Amino acid sequence: MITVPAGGAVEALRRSADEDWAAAVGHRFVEELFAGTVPDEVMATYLIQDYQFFEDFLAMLGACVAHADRIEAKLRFARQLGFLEAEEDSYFIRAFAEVGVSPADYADPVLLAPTAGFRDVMKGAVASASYPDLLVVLVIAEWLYLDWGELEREMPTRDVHVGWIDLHRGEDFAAWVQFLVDELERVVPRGDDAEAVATRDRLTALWGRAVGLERAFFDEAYRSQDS
Ligand SMILES: Cc1ncc(CN)c(N)n1
Repeated sequence: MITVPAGGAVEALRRSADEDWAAAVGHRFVEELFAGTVPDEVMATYLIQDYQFFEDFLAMLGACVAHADRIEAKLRFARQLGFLEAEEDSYFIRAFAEVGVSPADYADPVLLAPTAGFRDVMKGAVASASYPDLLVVLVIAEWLYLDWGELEREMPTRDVHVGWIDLHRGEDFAAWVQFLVDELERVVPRGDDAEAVATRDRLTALWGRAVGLERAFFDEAYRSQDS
């Protein structure tokens, strides 16, 4: 359970795009993931696209090592990069094999619109060299996934489903998300001067865009199947 200060910056950001957030957490993909009934073609589409997301996500963590304003934070991001290399990349490789996706299929796929949108958002955050902008995108990507990962449901049985849920729940993942949220709360500028207000407006717009993309990312995995 993530805690945020009442009346703080992160609480305001969360409220600003609540509808898309709730739609993503309660998405059919999440329901079917826990039930173990996501069709393999949908899972394959989702994972192929998400492996592209993963690549840009790693770049954002690297940018946080570069641009975080405290050494303790830099080290935390560095630690997470090691974890992702060890745990998440190996999940993708196992999962691709399980749903019949070959290395040629996932190496350089056509990007679906939400993946391309995320690429723009993440590359923009990296290019901005702004720690608050990087944190906004990271907080959404990780907190929204923790929100559904922590749902109390019976677990499925296949590794492709269980593995993806397990990567997004548990004490260590929750502590990582709490760290990101605390950092964002700390670095969002307060005050009513024009610069602080303009920064908060920019971060709120970025928040809305990225939460919308999370919802669209799940929708898109089903689109070719439904059409
Ligand atoms: C699209 C998306 N958003 C978030 C996550 C969790 N890191 C993810 N793997 N993919």
